[in-house]
Amino acid sequence: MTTTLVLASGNAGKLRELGALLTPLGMTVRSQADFAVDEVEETGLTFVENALLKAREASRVSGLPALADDSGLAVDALQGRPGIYSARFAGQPRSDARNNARLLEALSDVPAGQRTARYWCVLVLLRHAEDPVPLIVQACWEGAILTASRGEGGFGYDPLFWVPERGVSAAELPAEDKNRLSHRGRALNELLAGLEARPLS
Ligand SMILES: O=c1nc[nH]c2c1ncn2[C@H]1C[C@H](O)[C@@H](COP(=O)(O)OP(=O)(O)OP(=O)(O)O)O1
Ligand SMILES: [Mg+2]
Repeated sequence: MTTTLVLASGNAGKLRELGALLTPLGMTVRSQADFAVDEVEETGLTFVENALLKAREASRVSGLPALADDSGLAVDALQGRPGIYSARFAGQPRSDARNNARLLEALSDVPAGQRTARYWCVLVLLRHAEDPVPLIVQACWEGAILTASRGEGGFGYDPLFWVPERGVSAAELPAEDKNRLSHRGRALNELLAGLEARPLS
């Protein structure tokens, strides 16, 4: 039995990471771009609301079960910001480089030891666009914000995200290691457990 899912994301980094985790499990993972799904406005006040909006639209347009990821970085010294606004932190034009520069600026007076942060990831799986019982999971990854970028891997805030358990930035971790440790990898494990209890087909 093969299961085909649409990934409700326009983020190439998420598609790469989720694809690497799901494809070996025999799932066929398609990008929402294959179905010309438009980006939805993320009007929710929580990760889960935004993930539901994205999954619902991708499932509606594609006619397939849809997996959405809404994620972000919560920095303690910034009272949890940028949080759900992580992708929009530096306004327009949206870019990881501009977001990272804004984060460094916002933390310029914050000493080492007070730069703790965590990534959050909420995954939502809708079996169809009107699924009234979505599978919802969440996980976080604890770290701290560096004072300068390190590494070339990953995406988003990874060059600034210190991974204490490894002594490197998230952008310095090999892709498989990031997937094993990360908020996204951990949330996906929860999702797979949920799917075992209630399979897609
Ligand atoms: O593992 C990660 N490594 C680095 N940065 C990350 C990670 N996980 C989330 N992030 C950052 C990127 C973006 O600034 C925000 C997600 O925003 P979020 O709206 O969920 O994603 P997005 O707009 O890039 O793509 P889409 O909404 O189409 O899935 O958090
Ligand atoms: Mg987004």
